Amino acid sequence: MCSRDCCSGPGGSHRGNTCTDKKGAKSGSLAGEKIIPTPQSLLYPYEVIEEIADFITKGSGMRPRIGIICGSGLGSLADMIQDPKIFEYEKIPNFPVSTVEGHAGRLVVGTLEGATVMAMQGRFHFYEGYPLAKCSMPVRVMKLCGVEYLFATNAAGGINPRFQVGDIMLMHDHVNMLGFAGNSPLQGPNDPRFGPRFPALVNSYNKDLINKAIEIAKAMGIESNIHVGVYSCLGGPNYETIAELKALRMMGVDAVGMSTVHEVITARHCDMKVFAFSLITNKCATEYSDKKDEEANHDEVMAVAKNRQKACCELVSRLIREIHMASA
Ligand SMILES: O=P(O)(O)O[C@H]1O[C@H](CO)[C@@H](O)[C@H]1O
Ligand SMILES: Nc1nc2[nH]cnc2c(=O)[nH]1
Repeated sequence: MCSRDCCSGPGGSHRGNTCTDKKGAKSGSLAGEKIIPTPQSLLYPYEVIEEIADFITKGSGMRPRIGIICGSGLGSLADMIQDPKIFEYEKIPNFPVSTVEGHAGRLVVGTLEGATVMAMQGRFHFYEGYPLAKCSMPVRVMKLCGVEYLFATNAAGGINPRFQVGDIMLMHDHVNMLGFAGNSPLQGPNDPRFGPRFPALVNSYNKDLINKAIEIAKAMGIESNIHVGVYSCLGGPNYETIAELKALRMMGVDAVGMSTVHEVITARHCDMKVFAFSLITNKCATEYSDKKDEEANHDEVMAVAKNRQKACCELVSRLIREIHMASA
């Protein structure tokens, strides 16, 4: 792994003055001893994204219309896909590898409820050592594959005291804590073939899709487990302190995690329609207490996700059916 600031994360290395990723792609350079960091937006130029997208569309014989990102423990969303063509991340040129438990590390392309879809069974997180542009690079690949709708899902801690473990929060907005700290997947020179220099993010979460999801939840009889709220992404991998959770609550955050926001920014930048939800896998303590069971842990996150996968799968498949029927 490249330990310097110029490289693209796990698998990177230096050859002479050149920094390479695990497949040997150049991702930065050194000038003598001085490191010139590569701006995030240049880690994956348009042509490289195009190559990856070609690999997937030619390999699957499909141009998927809907992209799904499976959150921690929610890989079963991709298991619903019919006639799947599976691409292990290791075998996709210039693709990162998944390093987190509950993220299998494969791309599944096929059909779901009649719609052509591609799903990431495993996403990339900032805390794995990947820059944000690398974490959200697959969203641009989706775009060039033909994807119009991004479905991003995640496991998150519930800060809103009304939220219970197992509830689903439809995201209608976010607070980008990594952005507050000056980090963005769009940092660096802008390529207008993807989108504008200064993308607006109000109305990022498609209201029609949120309303349709609420109707579907009613039809499923789970409306009491459905909320609409604000998600915030922190860098992780540590979970939050009580003081941080109190601060997030004061800012209007309902659920917290370590993903999704940079994917949504990348998707909106290239004008994709976004639907996103958080499965609440743990309740976040916002008061000091000695109770050990209030500490978040990844085993619990995975176990709750497994228990609730049926409801999440039904919600996603029914919403995809609606989108497909509306355009048929
Ligand atoms: O956001 P996803 O990938 O669902 O996973 C969430 O769960 C993990 C922590 O348990 C973190 O990776 C956090 O972001
Ligand atoms: N940051 C964060 N991520 C999570 N993912 C699942 N639960 C949590 C949590 O409580 N905090």
